[in-house]
Amino acid sequence: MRKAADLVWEEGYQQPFIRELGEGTLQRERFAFYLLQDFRYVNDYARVHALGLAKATDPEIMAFMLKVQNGALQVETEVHRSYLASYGITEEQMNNVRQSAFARAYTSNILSIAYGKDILDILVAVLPCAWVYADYGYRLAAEFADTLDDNPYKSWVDMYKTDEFWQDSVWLLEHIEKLVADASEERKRELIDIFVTGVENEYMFWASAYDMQYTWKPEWNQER
Ligand SMILES: Cc1ncc(C[n+]2csc(CCO)c2C)c(N)n1
Repeated sequence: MRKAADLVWEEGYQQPFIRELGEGTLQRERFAFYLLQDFRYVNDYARVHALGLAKATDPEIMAFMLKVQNGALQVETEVHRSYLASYGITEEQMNNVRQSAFARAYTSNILSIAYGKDILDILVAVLPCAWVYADYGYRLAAEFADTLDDNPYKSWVDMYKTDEFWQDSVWLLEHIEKLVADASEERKRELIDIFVTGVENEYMFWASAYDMQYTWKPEWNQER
């Protein structure tokens, strides 16, 4: 699965949003755009886990789904809230953001999997979120270790380089491997497609935030 996504995964780490985040040079407006879209994304990500919990029969999977919901809603959004508050963005503005076409594409895809598919598909659909962020978080922290203390985005990097997201990724991979053991080749291809699509959507989410792009063509960007 990871091999199938390698091209996008590596390009994703090299994209301007991530480079400039590591260097600390990313324009605040671009980061705020990202955080506002991501605040909504994280809420829906929690919803996907709630639906996963409802579909799971294995108590271990149920407990994991509950834990991630809680983590996403409480811990992760704290970092969003504190950056956005420091930029003078109010809670009301945070809750009334126009969703970008790219954020919507990603969110709708994982929500439709959560509503319509099995627990295995759900585990695969949420894996890129935890794994890509943990990987990039660690790499950014190592690559920019010397300058991180002066980087305004340090608390963002710090949050994602924590062991927790690695452990979540390892946990997901172990459970996916167990469930996929007797799957047909066709089924495995279906799951790889879900995984790679997720990694592509992660890329698109950052790239569209970098361009502060609400819609496919920048000239359609006007208020709605
Ligand atoms: C677009 C987007 N994708 C992934 C994450 C990262 N993330 C969201 S919830 C969570 C907890 C997973 O166990 C993690 C790591 C994000 N913030 N925004």
